[in-house]
Formats: sequence, structure tokens, C-alpha cells
Amino acid sequence: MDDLPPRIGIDRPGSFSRSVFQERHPVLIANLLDDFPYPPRIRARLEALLAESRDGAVPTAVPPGPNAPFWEAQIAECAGRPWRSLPFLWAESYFYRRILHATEYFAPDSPWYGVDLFAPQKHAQLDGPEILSDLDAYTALAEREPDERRQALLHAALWGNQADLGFRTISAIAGQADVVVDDSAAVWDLIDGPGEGPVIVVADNAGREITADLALIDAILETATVELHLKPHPYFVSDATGQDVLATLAALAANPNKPVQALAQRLREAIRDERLILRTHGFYVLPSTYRHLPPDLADDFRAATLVILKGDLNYRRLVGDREWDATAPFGEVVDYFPGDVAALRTAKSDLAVGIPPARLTELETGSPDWRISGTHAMIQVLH
Ligand SMILES: O=P(O)(O)OC[C@@]1(O)O[C@H](CO)[C@@H](O)[C@@H]1O
Repeated sequence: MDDLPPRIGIDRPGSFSRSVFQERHPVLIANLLDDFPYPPRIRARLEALLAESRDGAVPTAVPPGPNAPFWEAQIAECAGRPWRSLPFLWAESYFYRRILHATEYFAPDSPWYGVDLFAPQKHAQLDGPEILSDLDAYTALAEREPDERRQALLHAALWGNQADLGFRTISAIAGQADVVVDDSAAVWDLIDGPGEGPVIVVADNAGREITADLALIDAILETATVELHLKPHPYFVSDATGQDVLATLAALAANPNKPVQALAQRLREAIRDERLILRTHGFYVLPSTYRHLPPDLADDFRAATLVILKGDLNYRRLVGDREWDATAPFGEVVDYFPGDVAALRTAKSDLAVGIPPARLTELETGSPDWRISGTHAMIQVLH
């Protein structure tokens, strides 16, 4: 597909994307100021960043850190532009890069160097009652037939995507309404098919989501090897890093349920034997879409049995954060992808494709906020 619709921006009053900057980010910054005893210089930078991102322009300084050439080129293009004229995806990714700069995450001489600024929020979820009840439900799954069990694990990983702490800064999610498109059968056909490469799971959030993802991965490991792709540093509040996976494995091992302890044990062994490989890539923290994959990642995706992309942000990067007609066929929109790909996401932004027209009419009339409420989910597959 060559003719792409316009990019989603953050300039339209009343739009969801604008509300992220005007309503969600002030809460996000307030949470950070609450969670950490930051000294005045860091507090001042965070407050200035918030004001700049709401009403100001992009400065010429390139925020330090990895992917430097990418950001140098991008800033050369965008410096001086008002934030409100930027594409949504770019502006958010840049905002998180600037937060890391403001909190000295990349400054080797600072005592704040490498401190995960979102760790208190992630740990609160990992230690919370919801994961314990998820793991009780996992334990009960042992009684089910194998096919029913793994389908339940796929859906748990899908709905696990509701557990996005960026989203939860100002919205509580009211239940699980509907899986709007459910290509689960195609997911299992590909996993069980003749493909010899690994199944690549591109993770999204820590906490409840990565817990459910790890349970799904354990089921996939029965027939395939798996690569779990993680963020190289904190991003979009709760995105999972290697540290988060280790913390999750420790929480699983400490759970009172024996099947959960056994799950932790199997996963640890799989990591040791490299049947489960943990990986990361600088691309995962950039505003570029999957249309512009770096060649090494494109090669890995091409060789994979299936690439499972988790979450809303990965969906935005896969489809392109643009004003798509929601009935545009998923397969046509993402036909550029180098391999077989499945997107598992709860809808938390304006974007959607691949919705049958009659279903779309029903959704727009019956649940007008279905695109952003997190109550509607989709499993869409290109193969
Ligand atoms: O990728 P995730 O965790 O499912 O969602 C990320 C997200 O919360 O971030 C954006 C707003 O900050 C939204 O587009 C989206 O809902």
C-alpha cells in the first residue's frame, strides 16, 4: 500500500492524542515527583519539560543516550517546531527520551544513572493482588484440556495488555467487553506449522502483561523455541525491560502455588538452555514504524516462525500511526512486513484496521469510545 493516510497529530482539541499531552502527562510527571526525592535540578527539568511539551517548541539540543545518530538527524529536522505540530508517535517517543535525560538516566557520573524511574509503579503492580489472582487462575488451568488451556493462555496474554500503567495514569479500565477480531486459530496454525525459526514475542508492558506473556511463552516452548524482545531502557511508563523479566521470574518462583513455581523453574531452564532467548534492540525505543525496520531485525523477523507483537504501541508502529479507515483490510495494510506477524492488543488509541464494516457500525453506535477505552481487544494475523 503506497498511499498512506495522514499521520495522527496532537494538535486537534478534544482528540485522544492531545489529551495524552494535556491530561495524562501532567499526572505522569506528578507521579515521578512523588515517587522519588529528586533534587531541585531534576524537578526543575521535569517541570520545564512538561510546560514545553504542552505549549513550547522543540529545542536544538539533542537529548543524550543510545541511537544518537537517529536523534541527531531527527532533531535537525524538528528543532524550532511547536510540539503541537508534531506527529503523535514521534512526540511521545521524544517525550520519553527527554524524561530520561531530565532524570539523568544516561549520565554516568550521576547517582541517578540507570535508575528506572518507573520501577516504583511497576513493582507496585508486581506485588499487587491482581497478579496473585491471575496466578490462581493460571493454577486452575492445569485441569483443562491442552487446546483449551493454550487458548486461555493466548487470551490472557491479549487481555494482559490492559495492564498498561501509562494508560492507567488517568483512566481505569472497565472490564473486558469484546475481542473484536479474533484470529487465534491462525496464530496456533503458524506456531504448530512447519516453520523452523523461533517464535518472536515482542513484549509490551511489565507486571500483569509480561506475567501472562511468560505463561503463554511456556506453552509455545512445548513446540518451538522463543525469542522475547524487550525494551533496552524504561519507556512509556511500564514497558518491560530485562530487569522486569527477572523480577517477574522471582515473583513467580515465590508464589505459593506449585504450578506457578514450576512455571518459573521451566522458564529459567529454558533461558539457560537458550530455548528462550531474551533480546533487546535500540529500534524498540524509537518513533519509527515497522515499515522502517533496521536490516538485522528485518532478517530475524523473516526467519521467524511467527512474530507476535504485543500491545497498542506496537500496533501503532506496525499499522502506522495514521488516520486509517478502520475497515481497511489488516493484511493489505501490513503486507510490507517481512514475515508472518500477529498483533495482540487492547485498543487504547484512535487507530484500528481490519474491522468488518457491520461490526464497525455496531461499535461506533453501541460503544463510541471503544477505540480508546481498553475494553476492546483484537488478535490480527498476517500470514
Ligand atoms: O503499548 P501499550 O502499553 O498497550 O499502550 C500504550 C499507550 O497507553 O500509550 C499511548 C498513550 O501514551 C496510547 O496510544 C496507548 O494506549
